[in-house]
Amino acid sequence: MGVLALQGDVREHLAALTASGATAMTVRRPAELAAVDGLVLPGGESTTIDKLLRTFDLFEPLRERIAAGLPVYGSCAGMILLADRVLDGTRDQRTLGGIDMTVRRNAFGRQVDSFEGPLDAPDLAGGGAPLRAVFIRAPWVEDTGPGVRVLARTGGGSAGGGKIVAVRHGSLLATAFHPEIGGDTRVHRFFVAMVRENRDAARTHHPSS
Ligand SMILES: NC(=O)CC[C@H](N)C(=O)O
Repeated sequence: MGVLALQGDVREHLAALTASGATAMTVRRPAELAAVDGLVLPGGESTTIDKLLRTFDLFEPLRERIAAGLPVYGSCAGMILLADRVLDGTRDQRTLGGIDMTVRRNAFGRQVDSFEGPLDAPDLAGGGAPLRAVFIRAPWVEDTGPGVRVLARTGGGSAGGGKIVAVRHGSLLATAFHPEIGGDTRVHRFFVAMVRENRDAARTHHPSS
């Protein structure tokens, strides 16, 4: 599996994937992108990552692989990059898209820049202790289309409570928070399972390849 290594906390994602049983490598070039069965888009700054994707000739190849069904997990800025629609983006901000949702950039940032909170996320928590999540100038999801499954909401009744902060749409997964910080690998394990499912399904459909 790959971690896009243009900006952000790449090392932490590599470690979380490895701890989740995957073989992980960095992706900076089209040939590296072509070699992976799944890709993580780390947090950072979505406008900067957008520009770097173009500079490194990765934007179109990645868009094509997403359209062809590559499992991709985007965290924070990565969630913004996977969104079909962005509110409060910069004027020329573009996204890869793929998830039928509208995200609001820096949504929690107006109240607090970063915080940690418990989530209502039964599918991701896997029946264990509630997931605690770290948010850093995070987006939230304003609306989702019919094919999108909501996986987590913030807890509590405050202004930032009850907001959608994790979704899955087909082979795409996105969280507004940073599970690579804090040592809880349940989100990465969820994604590794998605990648395995996808690979096994492809083998069943094309047994000779
Ligand atoms: N931690 C993050 O990834 C922050 C995301 C950032 N606010 C953006 O708009 O891209």
